[in-house]
Formats: sequence, C-alpha cells, structure tokens
Amino acid sequence: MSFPLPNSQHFSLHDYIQWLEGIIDAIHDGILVIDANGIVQHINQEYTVITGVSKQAIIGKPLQEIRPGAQLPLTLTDGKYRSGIYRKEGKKEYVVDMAPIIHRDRVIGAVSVCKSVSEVHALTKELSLSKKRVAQLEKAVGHLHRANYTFPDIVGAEGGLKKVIQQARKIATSALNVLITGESGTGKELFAQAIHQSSHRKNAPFVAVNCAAIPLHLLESELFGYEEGAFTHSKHGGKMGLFELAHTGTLFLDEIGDMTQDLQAKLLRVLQEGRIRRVGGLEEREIDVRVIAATNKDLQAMVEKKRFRDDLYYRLNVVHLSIPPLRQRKQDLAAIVSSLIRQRPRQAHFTIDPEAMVMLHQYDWPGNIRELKNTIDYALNIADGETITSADLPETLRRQVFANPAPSADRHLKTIVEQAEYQAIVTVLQETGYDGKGKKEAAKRLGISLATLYNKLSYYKMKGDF
Ligand SMILES: Nc1ncnc2c1ncn2[C@@H]1O[C@H](COP(=O)(O)OP(=O)(O)OP(=O)(O)O)[C@@H](O)[C@H]1O
Repeated sequence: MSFPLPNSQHFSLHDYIQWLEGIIDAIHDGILVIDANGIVQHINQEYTVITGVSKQAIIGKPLQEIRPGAQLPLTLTDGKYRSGIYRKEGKKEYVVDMAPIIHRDRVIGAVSVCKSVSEVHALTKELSLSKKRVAQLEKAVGHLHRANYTFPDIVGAEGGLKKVIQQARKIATSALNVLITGESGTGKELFAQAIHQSSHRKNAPFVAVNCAAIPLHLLESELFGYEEGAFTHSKHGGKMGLFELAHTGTLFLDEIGDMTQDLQAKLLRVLQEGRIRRVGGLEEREIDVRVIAATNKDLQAMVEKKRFRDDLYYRLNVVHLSIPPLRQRKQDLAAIVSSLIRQRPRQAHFTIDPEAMVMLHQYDWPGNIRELKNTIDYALNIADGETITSADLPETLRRQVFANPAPSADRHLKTIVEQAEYQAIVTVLQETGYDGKGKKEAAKRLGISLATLYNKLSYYKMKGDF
C-alpha cells in the first residue's frame, strides 16, 4: 500500500508515524491499537472522549491490566473479527468492533473501534423525532394538496358535458398530459381533480398552481424550487418547488397561457427530460409528475402569433378537453342549481320558484358555473322564506335579463313569439311583483286571465330553455 506523503524525501519514520496518528485522530470513532503482546500502542482522542481513559493511563501498558474483561486480546489469539460488542465502564456505554492486524499471515496486533452508545441513543432519538415530524408535515402537505372532486361531482354528465366527461374518464388512467380549455368558471380545475382522482396517482398529491396569480419573477422558483443563496432573501436551506411537491402525483397548471416564453422553454425541458433543477442549483432531480394544463385563452392562436411555443403546445395538448360555457348547455341549469342548493347544509331543503328559474335561463352567464354558484349563494342568503324567488336574484342579473334577452339560435316563429311573450310577462311581473297581488295586477295589464298567466308561467318553467 502506498500513502501520499507530503515531500517524501524529507519524511522520517517519526514524521510518518505522526502522519498516521493525525489520520487516526481525525476519525470520529474511538480507536485503540495493541501490539502482538497485548500492549496498548495507540489510542485516538475520540477513544478518550468515549471511554474516559487518557493516553497517559493506557499507552505502553497491557490492555488486560487497565481494562479487565477487554476482549481485544482474544483477537490476537484467534485472529477473528468481532463486531457490536457492548461494553459498559461506570457510566460510559459503548459498542466495539474488533479486528486483527495481519502481516505476512501473522497476527501482529489488533485494533478496536468504538462508538458511544449515548451518542447512538441521541441520534436514534433525534432520527425518530425527525421521522415523526416529517410524517406530520407530509400529512399536512397531503391535506393541502388534495383533490376533492371526482367525476360523479361534475353535474351535466347526462346533459351538455356528456361527451367531454366520457372523453376525460377514458384518458384519466393513462399517463398522458392533458390540456383543458374553457372560459373562466366552466369547471376546468374540477375536471383536472376528477382525472387525478380516477388515476393511479390518486393517493399522491394534486398540486394546483395558477400561473397568472404568481408574479412572473417568482413563478420559476415556485415551480422548480431554489437552493439556498440562489437570490437575496432566499430561505435558509432553499425551498422545494411545486414539481417536487407533486412528485408521483399531478400538477395542475392553470392559466398556462400567461407563462413567459423563457419559462415555457424551461417547462418544456422538464416535460421532455422528467428532471428538474432548482434555481441556483446544479443537481438534477428526477420527477414523476403528470401535468394537466388549463387556459381560457385561445392557445392555438397564441401559437400562430408566436406568443406560445408550438413544441410546448403539442406536448401539453396530447389530450384536449374543451369545456363548453354554461350558456351553451342551459339544459344543465336546473340540475346544477339543485346540486348547489343541496350543498348548503342549512338550506339544502330550499327550492327555487319558476320565475327565478326562467330568469336564470335567460341570463348569459359570462362567469359560468362560478357565477351561478355565487348567485345561488347570494339568493339563499337573502331569501325570506325557503323558496328562492326572482326578487332574490342579484340586481345586475335581473337588469341584464330585461335589457338583453339571451340571443337564441332558434329562429322558429313559434320560439320567437314565445320568447316575446315570455319577455312581456316577466317585464310586467318585475313591475307588479311576483306575489299573488302582483300576478293579479300583471294579468290585468297583459289582458289575460289570472289562470292563463299561471298556465303560461308553468309552461315556461317546464320548458326552461330560453
Ligand atoms: N359541472 C359542474 N358541476 C358542479 N360544479 C361545477 C361544475 N363546473 C364547475 N363547478 C364549480 O364551479 C366552480 C368553478 O369551477 P373551476 O374552478 O373548476 O373553474 P375553472 O374553469 O377552473 O375556472 P378558472 O378558469 O377561473 O380557474 C367550482 O366551485 C366548481 O366546483
């Protein structure tokens, strides 16, 4: 064996021994060496720390004399390795490994390597505390990053969402990336959660990030994490990014159209290579994440205008789910409204009257289901009784319904006449009120009997598709 000796020409045997002693002293375990006669030749500083025996007390003396019961001399006779031998001297407890020193097939000494048990105990305790803490944090993170919705929670499976739900169910179990497009509030995140919950990743995190809500200069470090010192005010120890957090699960990138070109390039690299590098770091980490992206922008048009990378677009757009706006699937309105009412524990038994329902049909719903949800919440809160009436609907909605009845693609004369009639009835009712007295007055003004008015209202309630 050869050692790298500094300036070996001027290196005496004494220097050489000191060099080796320096190495042995640097070891964090206690080391004791005896010669073939059982005389202690060397101990390192850690040996003194662990056993409490000083160099002066032991060097040059027979080990057996100073440490009665020591097993190291046995190693001299049988040449065997021993490990994990427990020793206790006073209050000091330690575990020892022993090995013979063999030269030309002869045992010329033995070495014992010891570790303090109290240190092992302390480390074990620390490790088990850390493990508990990690488990607690994992649970907390799991709760934060969990998908709550499944396909049965999506209302419209038998109506306007039939096709898109079927398509989503089909690809849920695959590993394919998905692009979900649709206006704001149409349920893009709901679909993403349902896909995650139907996949084999359902017990892993579902991490949602709104790319438009995070300042552009922070988005990269949020997604990929950063190393300590990556920039001023970076956290001690660095920070894990959302990709790492979503490892083995799903990352939902909402408003992907708002990502800068620079970040688009980095995202593409991650999707291609399945590895991320934290900002300011060198190490690459493997990640297994399914990406579901969503946007309410026309991403294809952005690609054509070179505002969105085409290669990234094709990577994300492996499966494309297009969620129609609520105004194009008003047949789902009644079911969504009743589902929204049922979700309110204290008001789950409330109903909605026909006029109010007709008015919901008339409205255009630019904010889609989110707006409908807010509308129903509002109405439930201000309703006097247990029935939502049109008077409980937000003023802005009512005003818009009267000002711009929703355009209809249906140009049949019967439909146009019915729409006009319906508009006339609702307009008068707005002025007279929807209670019994108001309806009586409305019938009078419209020149019809009260019974005809009631008949027409129940007809339009049943029809409910203007
Ligand atoms: N078909 C549906 N059935 C039941 N609830 C729905 C449906 N679609 C949407 N919702 C509810 O409407 C709200 C808005 O949905 P979501 O956040 O998924 O929309 P989004 O398209 O992701 O919106 P944005 O683009 O603004 O992020 C949520 O509370 C969601 O649960």
